[in-house]
Order: sequence, then structure tokens, then C-alpha cells
Amino acid sequence: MNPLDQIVSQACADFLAAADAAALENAKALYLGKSGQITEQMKSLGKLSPDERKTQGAVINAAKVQIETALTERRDALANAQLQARLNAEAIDVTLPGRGRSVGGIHPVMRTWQRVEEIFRSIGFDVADGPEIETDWTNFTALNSPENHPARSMQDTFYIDGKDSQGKQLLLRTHTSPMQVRYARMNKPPIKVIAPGRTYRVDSDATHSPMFHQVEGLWIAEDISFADLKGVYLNFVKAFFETDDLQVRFRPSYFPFTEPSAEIDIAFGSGPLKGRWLEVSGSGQVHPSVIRNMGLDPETYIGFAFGSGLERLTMLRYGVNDLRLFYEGDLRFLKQFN
Ligand SMILES: Cc1ccc(OCc2nc(C(=O)N[C@H]3CCS(=O)(=O)C3)cs2)cc1
Repeated sequence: MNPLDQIVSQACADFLAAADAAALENAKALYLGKSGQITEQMKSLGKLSPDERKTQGAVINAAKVQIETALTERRDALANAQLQARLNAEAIDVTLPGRGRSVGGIHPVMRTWQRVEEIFRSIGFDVADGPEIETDWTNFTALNSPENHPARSMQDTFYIDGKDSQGKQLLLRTHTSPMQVRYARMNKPPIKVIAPGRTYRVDSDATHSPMFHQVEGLWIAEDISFADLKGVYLNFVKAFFETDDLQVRFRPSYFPFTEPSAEIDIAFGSGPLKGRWLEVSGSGQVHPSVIRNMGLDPETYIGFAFGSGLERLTMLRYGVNDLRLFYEGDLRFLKQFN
């Protein structure tokens, strides 16, 4: 075999042996690169006579074309092999059954929140909103809580390292009352409003979570009494628990922001909780100091307020016995409410 045929044969063998594009480029350089064997053959033409140079040049060129053809074929073969490998790896079996995407649901506490709003809107109450980061004035002082009240301690309240533009201490609201104070200061009487929302207290066990939800109600006009409170709250719990077979009672209590104050208990006439008095809310006639802090004259305006925990109402409605289940994100629990 002559030297050129030997080079072509060796080049074809090297290209076939190249396992990938990089190896093929290295093999190409051995023949067609600056110091490749074909390039060297071309350089040797300079020593020949014009006639020999013409003849030998054609022979070398023919060998070069053969090598370039073999190189292109190998390049295409490697590219096709790479594409086929990718297609196999990414192949989708369209005959497989579809994977249904589960739909979201409304969280049980949010269901209660929405239901409470719907019931109170239906009897003419407005719904307030407001900031979760509050000042100690709107959260405590405006509500007649004395400076030394235990609820103000850092054992009970999440304080924020900072003050508002008027130098008041910032904190995470411990109840939704501040929304009511803000609402009353921005709206003329009669004030007939509920304030649902997140609240924060330093507490955590089976019936307490650091972040929980409350709904407070407030009705202030020139002649609103405790009897109105009983009528409104009885109407609410019958609608919320979807039964008329329940009773409500007031039990004397104390809150700084109401006087007189009372806990509100309910008792079902049937079902698993039959006959047990269950505390569901605090309430009372709004304290005159609070009415004054809302910018109203307590000699003219009077009314009631109440406050209920939304988790508490949800636990009673659905028979949930551990509040932490609401916030662990376990779909086995949450899917039951979809
Ligand atoms: C301006 C204003 C005036 C008075 C107000 O009184 C709201 C009230 N709340 C309660 C009460 O007992 N609330 C707790 C019950 C369970 S809970 O979720 O921990 C909150 C009683 S009276 C609110 C706003």
C-alpha cells in the first residue's frame, strides 16, 4: 500500500475509534491540522518539478477529500448517536395515565373567618381591617389596660425593636381590638363592625398557638344594651353552628375594656357536645374610657363588644381537639375540609 493510501486508511480507523466529538477533533488534527500528515504531504510538493507537483498535488488532494468525507460521516454519526441517546432519555410514554393535579382548598380557619363575615354582614355589620404591627397605645392603652397589666409583659406580648413616628412602642397586636379603635376613630356612630384577623401572643400548647385568629364585634350607638348583645350573639351562633337547638348564657367576668364584662357560653341540645357549657367568647358593655379613646362622648354613646377565637369556633364546629393541627400543614388533616 502506498504511503498516502496508508494515511487515508489510518485516518479512517482513527475517526471510527473516536468516541465523541472532542476525540474526533483530536484525530482530525493528526491529519488535517497545521502539522497534520496531509498538511506535511502538501508542504513536500515544493521540492518537486512543476509537472510532478501537478500530478502529486492531485493525488494528495484526492486523499484529503477522502479523509474529510470520512471525518464528516463520523461527525454526523456521533451527532445522531448523541441525539438518539437524548431522545431515549427524555422519551415520554404518552400511553401512561395522566397525573391529576390536586386542587387547593380553603383552610378550615379561613372557612370560619369567611362564614363569620358572611353572617355579620347579613345583619348589617361592616368588616374592619388594619395593621398586625400595632402600637402599645392602640393595643393596650386605648383599651383601658393599665400600664402594669400582665398582658403587657414580654411573657405575653411580642414586642418589636422599634417605635412609630410618634415614639410609641411597636408590637404584634395581641387582639383585633386595635382595628376597632381605628375604625371608630375614622367613622361616625353608629359603629357596627366586626374585626377578624391574625393576633399574636407568647403562648403555645394544644389549645394555644403564637399566631391565632380572633374576631371581635363592636356595636356602639345611643342606645345599645346587653340585651342587644345577647340577641346578636345568639343569632350568630345559631347561624354559625347551623342549629336552633342551642342555648347561650352570660357568666360574669372582667376585662379592662368592658364594664360589666361577661364570658359567653353555649350549650348544644344534641350531638357529641350535648348539654356541656362551652365558652366561646368574652364580651361586655364598652368601658366609658374606651369610648372616650375612640373620640366619642360616653354620656351619649354606649354599646357592646365581644371577642371570639376563630380556632376555638372552628374546633367546636368540626370536632378538632388539638389547635396545632391547623398549622402543621399535614394534608391528611387539611384535605378533610375541601
Ligand atoms: C374598641 C373595643 C372595645 C372593646 C372590645 O372588646 C372586645 C372583647 N374581647 C373580649 C374577649 O374576651 N376576647 C377574648 C376571647 C377569646 S380570645 O380570642 O382570646 C379574645 C371581650 S370584649 C374591643 C374593641
